[in-house]
Amino acid sequence: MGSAREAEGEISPATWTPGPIIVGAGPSGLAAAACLADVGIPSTVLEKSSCVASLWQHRTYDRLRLHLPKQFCELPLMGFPEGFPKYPSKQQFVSYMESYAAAFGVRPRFRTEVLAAEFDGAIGAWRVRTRDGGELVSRWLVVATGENAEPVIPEFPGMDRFGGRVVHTCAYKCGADFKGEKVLVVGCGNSGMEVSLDLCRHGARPYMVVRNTVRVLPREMLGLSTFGVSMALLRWLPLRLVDQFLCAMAHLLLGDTDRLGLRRPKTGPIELKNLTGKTPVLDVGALAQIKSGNIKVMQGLKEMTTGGAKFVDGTEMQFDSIIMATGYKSNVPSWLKGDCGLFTKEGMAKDPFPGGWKGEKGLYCVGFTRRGLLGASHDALNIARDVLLRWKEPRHMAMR
Ligand SMILES: NC(=O)C1=CN([C@@H]2O[C@H](COP(=O)(O)OP(=O)(O)OC[C@H]3O[C@@H](n4cnc5c(N)ncnc54)[C@H](OP(=O)(O)O)[C@@H]3O)[C@@H](O)[C@H]2O)C=CC1
Ligand SMILES: O=C(O)C(=O)Cc1c[nH]c2ccccc12
Repeated sequence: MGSAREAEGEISPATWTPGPIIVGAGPSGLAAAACLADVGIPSTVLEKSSCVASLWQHRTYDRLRLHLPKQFCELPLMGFPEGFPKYPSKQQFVSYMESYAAAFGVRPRFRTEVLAAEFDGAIGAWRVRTRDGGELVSRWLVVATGENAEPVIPEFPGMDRFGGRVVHTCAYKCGADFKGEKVLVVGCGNSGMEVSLDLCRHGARPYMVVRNTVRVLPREMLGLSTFGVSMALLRWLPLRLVDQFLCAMAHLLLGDTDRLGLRRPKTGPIELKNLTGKTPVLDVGALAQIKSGNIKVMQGLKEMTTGGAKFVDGTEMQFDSIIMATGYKSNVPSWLKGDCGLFTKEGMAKDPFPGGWKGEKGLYCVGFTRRGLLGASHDALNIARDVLLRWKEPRHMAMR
């Protein structure tokens, strides 16, 4: 259709969409669309993959569970179904996403990848070009592609020489695929820790690279979630004091992690999260496996060899596979054109945002607040409120 016309040298006309264009049908995009629908505003959700919450569906491992209690991960206007456990599984979370979209009549346009979105000052609106050759135009653009859109795969010397498998955690499903293998896990964030634990449980032998400091907290303290306790304390106490409390409790419940090769940062967990975006590791069992020697901690990785890896301390070791638990990044810089002042050059939302969570020119972002799904809910409600206020504003338009 579009491409045939282009082949004839014809430019396909832009389609005006009355409501906001939302890029991404993950939890944040769905939340924004639902909040808009709730105040009677239509929206167009564009999604590159063929399903909602595609990262949850296709780029996570089988055993994944939320590690924050469900009340902190609910989307606005419709909570988790009755009977879900405190820490819902991946399958439960995905089914919640599907029923959430259905409940608000959100029907994303799947297989529609946004190649470029740019504000056109002449018409006072956003032009959004998609891979299928289409162009949509709207007064509002909502960026909901998230902080984890693409895997980060660093280059190591000798990487192409290594004869075994190299997989990023986004393609890791289950430790059974590595049964009996000696596996190097590069990175010790929540992914590195949980994948190492999963490998252990399936009879693989994980070696986890820890190049830096890492803050490990227990998932719960005396039956209460560490996250919930932190949020509650922050209402009454200064951040530094809450951080001190968390560090003391972690020490009490987990012991001295430095002795295990997990050196603790000087900065407290919440302050570090606010300063750098680095999330504390919530321990779901990996620490016990490190203590018992089933997960080995390795210092920095220097290079890969044909059969394994060399480390900064000079040791060399054979490995069957290498798993990159090296994190994720935003893809906003690849498609959002022009400096709109809302994002850093890495595509993360500036903190604090200029003028709060909303940008100029009808540009919004949802779920980039470093506060997980809790932040996304807040953003989505605010976006709907703001668009509603401006919905009837007259605007001079000169569509071509
Ligand atoms: N159950 C759950 O709810 C889970 C939630 N998550 C969440 O998903 C998000 C992503 O987590 P994750 O995938 O762990 O990513 P992170 O960015 O949190 O961690 C990446 C890790 O890789 C290390 N790393 C990066 N580059 C290199 C390198 N060149 N050499 C050695 N190490 C390197 C980092 O070390 P350094 O610190 O030195 O840079 C860090 O330890 C987080 O928000 C996390 O909380 C993840 C898993 C499970
Ligand atoms: O997992 C996430 O996304 C988090 O943000 C976890 C987190 C942020 N700050 C905290 C303080 C105490 C415990 C968990 C967290």
